[in-house]
Amino acid sequence: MSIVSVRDLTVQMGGRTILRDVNLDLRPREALAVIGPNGAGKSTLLKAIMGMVPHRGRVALDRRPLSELSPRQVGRIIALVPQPSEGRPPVTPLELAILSRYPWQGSFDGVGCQEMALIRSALEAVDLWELRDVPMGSLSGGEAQRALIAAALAQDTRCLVLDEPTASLDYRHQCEVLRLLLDLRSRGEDRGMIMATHDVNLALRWATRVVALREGRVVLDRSPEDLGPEELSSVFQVRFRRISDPQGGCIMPQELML
Ligand SMILES: Nc1ncnc2c1ncn2[C@@H]1O[C@H](COP(=O)(O)OP(=O)(O)OP(=O)(O)O)[C@@H](O)[C@H]1O
Repeated sequence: MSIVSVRDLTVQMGGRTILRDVNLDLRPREALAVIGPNGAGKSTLLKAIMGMVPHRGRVALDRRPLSELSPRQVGRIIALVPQPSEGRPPVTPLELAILSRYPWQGSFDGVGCQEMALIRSALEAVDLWELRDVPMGSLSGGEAQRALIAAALAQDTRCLVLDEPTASLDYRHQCEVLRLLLDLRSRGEDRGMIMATHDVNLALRWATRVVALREGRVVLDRSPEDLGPEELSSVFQVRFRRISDPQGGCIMPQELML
């Protein structure tokens, strides 16, 4: 059963068609990477799935039409990890994780022992428990990214949506976030994850499926093993090459090679 089902999704904004007839399914245990050039519609697709932009077509979460779900119900199924560059809320990682419990709380509920245990395990999963009381504004980029992931984990949803989780991170922090995402993927829980990224090697390393958008359309939907330089060249309109090494390999635009 799909956690997220998108059928004939079309989004128009500012008099332009941003997404056209997009079809997509996310099943439990799938890690779906959405790649594509600037302006292809990746973030808009994530927003449409979260019910944050008006659209035509059908989006269903856990088989229930998005249009019939309240924001609180959506928040029980799907959690968004935004880019830290979109602004840091004036709270600590602990407070952010507590706030993320909102979809599950009644009007007069405080945070009980069970919820606190969940919040603690989310902060520990991203190795941020020690920094739980440091204001978000004082954290490094990697720490802030991990705090956003912890808040999404504390929300305890079946689906995580990540918008460019490694953008603006240095290499060490990119590796940290990749390790965390690989760990989440391999835990064998029934969670599904969708990540928009510019980093094709991150997509190939982490995803169980890769979808490419170009000018608002899905131009490719396949497993990472079936994606090579030729396919990426046609998506990004630059020539890609594969670099192989006994330790592994990667795919790079030829013009960026030394
Ligand atoms: N609110 C809006 N009104 C009008 N146009 C918009 C709006 N939001 C996004 N767009 C346009 O939609 C297109 C797709 O934007 P989107 O941010 O989804 O692309 P993206 O693939 O995530 O791009 P990038 O890789 O640069 O982040 C862009 O041309 C953008 O200018």
